[in-house]
Amino acid sequence: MSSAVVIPAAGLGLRLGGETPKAFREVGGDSLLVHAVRGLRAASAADLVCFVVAVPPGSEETVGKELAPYVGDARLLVVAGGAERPASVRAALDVVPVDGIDCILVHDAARAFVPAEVIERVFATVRAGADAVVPVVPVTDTIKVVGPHGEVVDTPDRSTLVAVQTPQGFSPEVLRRAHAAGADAAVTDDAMMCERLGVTVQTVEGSPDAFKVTRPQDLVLAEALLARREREQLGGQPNAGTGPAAAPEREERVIGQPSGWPGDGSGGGQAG
Ligand SMILES: Nc1ccn([C@@H]2O[C@H](COP(=O)(O)OP(=O)(O)OP(=O)(O)O)[C@@H](O)[C@H]2O)c(=O)n1
Ligand SMILES: C[C@](O)(CO)[C@H](O)COP(=O)(O)O
Repeated sequence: MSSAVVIPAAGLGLRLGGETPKAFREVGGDSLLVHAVRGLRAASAADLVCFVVAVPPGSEETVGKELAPYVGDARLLVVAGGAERPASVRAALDVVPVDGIDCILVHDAARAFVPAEVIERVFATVRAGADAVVPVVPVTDTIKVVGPHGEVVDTPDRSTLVAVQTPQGFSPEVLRRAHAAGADAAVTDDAMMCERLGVTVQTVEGSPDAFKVTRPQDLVLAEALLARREREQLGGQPNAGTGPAAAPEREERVIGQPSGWPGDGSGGGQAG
C-alpha cells in the first residue's frame, strides 16, 4: 500500500501572533513545516510516496525549494491554500494522484512534532480496512457546555470525550467524497466531514507530543520537546539535567517572508 499526505500549512497563525505565517515560524532552527515533513518521512512504514502541501498563496515556489531536500524519493507538490483549513485541504487533495494511492493522510503543519508511532498507527488502521481514522488523547480538563449568556448548561461525562489530533487517515474515495460534499464554517477537521456522510471514524492512540502549535506558549513547549529529543538521541536519560536551569538555549527565529506575502510590496497575499 502506498500513501500520500496532504499538509495544510496555509494558516495565518493569528492566535500565535507575529508577522510570519505559522508554518514558517522556526523552532530549533527549522520551520514547523520542515519539522512536520521530517516527522512524516521518519514514519517509513506509512510508505509515503507523495507530499502535497497547501501554503499561503505566493509562497509555493519558496516552499517547494525549501522542502525538496526533506521528501527523499517522494513526489512533492505545493499548492496555494484557501481562506479556511477545509479549502486548503481541498486544494491539496485536488492534485493528489489517483492511481496507486490507497491511503491519504491529512496532517497539520502546526502539529510538527507528531511521533512516528502515531503516524504508523493511523496508517495501519486504514490499511486494516477503516475508512477514516483519527489519533486521540484523553481530555484532561473538565468540559462545560455554555449557553448564549455565558451560563453553564451541561457538563458532559469526561470519560466519553477525547481531543483529536492529526494525521488523520482516510480511504481516498471517502475523503474525496467528503470534500465533494463541501464544508461549512462549523467544520474543524476532515473526520467531521466524513461523519456527516455517515462514515464510521475509528480512533487510535495519539500522543501529547502531537500537540498543535497554536498559542505563544506552545513554542516554549516545542523548544523543550526538541531539547528532550536531542538528549534522548545522545543517549542521555530523558529527564537528566532538566529543570529551569537546563532550558534550551536556542532562540526562536523566522525564515524569510515569502514573496507575495502581505507587506512585501508585491501586492500578493492570502485571502481570509
Ligand atoms: N486557511 C487555512 C487555515 C489553516 N490551515 C492550516 O491548518 C492547520 C491547523 O490550523 P490552525 O492551527 O488553526 O492554524 P491557523 O489557522 O494558522 O491558526 P489561527 O486560527 O490562530 O490563525 C495549520 O497547519 C494551518 O496552517 C490552512 O492550511 N489554511
Ligand atoms: C484538525 C485539528 O488539528 C484536529 O484537532 C483541528 O481541528 C484544527 O483546528 P483549528 O481550529 O484549525 O486549530
